[in-house]
Amino acid sequence: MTQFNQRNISMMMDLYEMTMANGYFAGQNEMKRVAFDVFYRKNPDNGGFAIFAGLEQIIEYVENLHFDTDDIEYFRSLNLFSEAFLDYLSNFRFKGDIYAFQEGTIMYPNEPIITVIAPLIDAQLVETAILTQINHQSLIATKTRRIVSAAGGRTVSDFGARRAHNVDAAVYGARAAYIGGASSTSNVMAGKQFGIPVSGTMAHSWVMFYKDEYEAFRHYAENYPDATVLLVDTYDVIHSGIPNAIRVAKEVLEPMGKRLKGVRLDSGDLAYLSKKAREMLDDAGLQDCKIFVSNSLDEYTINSILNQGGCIDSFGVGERLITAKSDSVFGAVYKLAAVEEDGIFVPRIKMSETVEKITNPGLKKVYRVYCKEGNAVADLITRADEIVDMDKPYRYVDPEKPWKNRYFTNCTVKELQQLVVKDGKRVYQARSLDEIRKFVEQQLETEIWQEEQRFENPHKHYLNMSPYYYELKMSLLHEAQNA
Ligand SMILES: Nc1ncnc2c1ncn2[C@@H]1O[C@H](COP(=O)(O)OP(=O)(O)OP(=O)(O)O)[C@@H](O)[C@H]1O
Ligand SMILES: O=P(O)(O)OC[C@H]1O[C@H](OP(=O)(O)OP(=O)(O)O)[C@H](O)[C@@H]1O
Ligand SMILES: O=C(O)c1cccnc1
Repeated sequence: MTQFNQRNISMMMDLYEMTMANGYFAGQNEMKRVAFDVFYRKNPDNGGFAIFAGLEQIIEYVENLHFDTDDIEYFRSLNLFSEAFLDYLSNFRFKGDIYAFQEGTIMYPNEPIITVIAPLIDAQLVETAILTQINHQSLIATKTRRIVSAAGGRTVSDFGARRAHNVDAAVYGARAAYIGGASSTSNVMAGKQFGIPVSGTMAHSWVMFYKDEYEAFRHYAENYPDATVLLVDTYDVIHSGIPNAIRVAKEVLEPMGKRLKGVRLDSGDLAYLSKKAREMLDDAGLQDCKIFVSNSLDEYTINSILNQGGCIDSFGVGERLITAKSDSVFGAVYKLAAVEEDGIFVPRIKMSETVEKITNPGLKKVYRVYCKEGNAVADLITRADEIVDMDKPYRYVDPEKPWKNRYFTNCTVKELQQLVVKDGKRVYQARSLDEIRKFVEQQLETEIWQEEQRFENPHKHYLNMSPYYYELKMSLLHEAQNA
C-alpha cells in the first residue's frame, strides 16, 4: 500500500539552494551553524490572525531528506557542482535542530514561527520545502476558519478537490481545511490518509442519468435510505426538485421507517430558495430534513446569505476555499537570523526601505502573554538568553511606539516555540489531526480576543519586544546604516 506521504520530496528545492550549498562546501563553511527564522508579514484577507499548519509534513520531510543515486546523477548533469560536493550529498542527512510553534497555533505577522538551527548547508537546503508546506497549509487553514466563522455554527464541508491546483493542493488542502474547522471533506484520499471524516451528496449527473427527477431520487433513496441528500436544482427547485424530494420522503423512505436527511441547492438565489424550500419541507412535516447549499461560496457570500435569512444547515465549499481565492498568497519567508562564530551566535539583520521588511535579528524566544482573565494580550520577543519574570511588572517596548514606558502587570507567559527536531530526528510527539483542530478551536474560544476575529478592521495583535531585544535590534540597525 503506497501512502500519499511516502514520496521522496528531497529534490523539492530551488536551484539556488544547491548552488549556494556547493559554494559553501567549496569554502569549507558547511559545518558552520546558522539560524534561520520562518515568519510571514501579513494576515490573509486583512484578517486579525492566521493558523499555523503543515508542521507534521515538515518533520516527515527533514527526517527523510536524502539524495538517491539518480538525484546525484541529475545534479551531475547540470555541470554546476564539484564531484566532492556530489559525493558529500550522496551521504547527506539533515543534522539540524528545529524549533516550531505547535501545529494549530494562532499566529501573527513578523514573529518566528519556525527556527532552524543547523549546519549552513542543511539549513539552506530545506528553505523551499519548509516554506511550501507552511505557506499552503497555513493559508488554507486560515481561509477555512474565516468560512467556518461566517457559517456561525453550521457545518462546512470541503468540496474543493476538483478545483484545487492539482493533487497535493487537494489532499493537503483538505488536511488544512479540517484543522481550520471544516467538519468533513468530500476527498476520500484525504479521508484515508489523514482520517478526516468524509461526506457527500450526489452530482447533477445522477439526476440527469435517469429519465426523470423522481426516478433518480427514488433510486438514490433505495440505495442509501439512512443518508439520502437529494440535489434539487437540476430542473426547477420550487416546482420540481422540492416536490419530488417530498414525494420520495413520503413514498419511499417513510414506508421503510426512514427520514429524508437533506436536500442540496447548488444554483440560483440561495437565500430565497432555501427559505422557500424550508417552508415547503416544514409544511410536508419534514422539519428534520436539512438544507445543504453550495456554489462558489466563501465567507462573504455565506455572511450575506445568512444576513438575508437563508435557512441553511450546512455549506459545501469548494473552489474559493481550496484556492484561498480572495487572497491566495500566504507569503511566509525564511531569513537568516544568526551565524555561529567561535561558539557564539552572532545576529544578522536584513535592511529594507520598508520598515516591515527589516528582519528581527539573532537567536530569540517568542512568548504569548496572557492577562489574568486568560486572554492573549500580546506576543513578546526576547533574546534567547533572557529570563522573563512576570511575577513583577514587566517592562516591554512596543516597537511602533518605543518612546512609551509600558509594563505587563499580573500577566503570565507561554513560550510558543518548542524543540521538534533534534540532530535531524523528531523529538516531538505527533498530535492527531483532531487534537490540532480542537486546539485551534480552544484558542479562538478562550484566548483570542473577539476583536481580532472580526472581518472588518480587526484589532492588530501587539508584537512587543523586551527592552534588551529592542536594544539589540536598534544597535544592529545603526551599525548597518553606518556600514
Ligand atoms: N442570496 C444570495 N446572496 C448573495 N450571494 C448569493 C446568493 N445566492 C447565491 N449567491 C452567490 O452568487 C453566485 C451565483 O453564481 P452564478 O452566477 O454561477 O449563478 P447560478 O445561479 O449558480 O448559475 P448557474 O446555474 O449557471 O450555476 C455564487 O457565488 C453564489 O454563492
Ligand atoms: O462551487 P464550489 O464551491 O467549487 O463547490 C463545488 C462545486 O462542485 C460541484 O459542481 P460541478 O459543476 O463540478 O459538479 P456537479 O455536476 O456535481 O454540480 C458542486 O455542485 C459545487 O457546485
Ligand atoms: O458531495 C457533494 O455534494 C459534492 C462533492 C464535491 C463537489 N461538489 C459536491
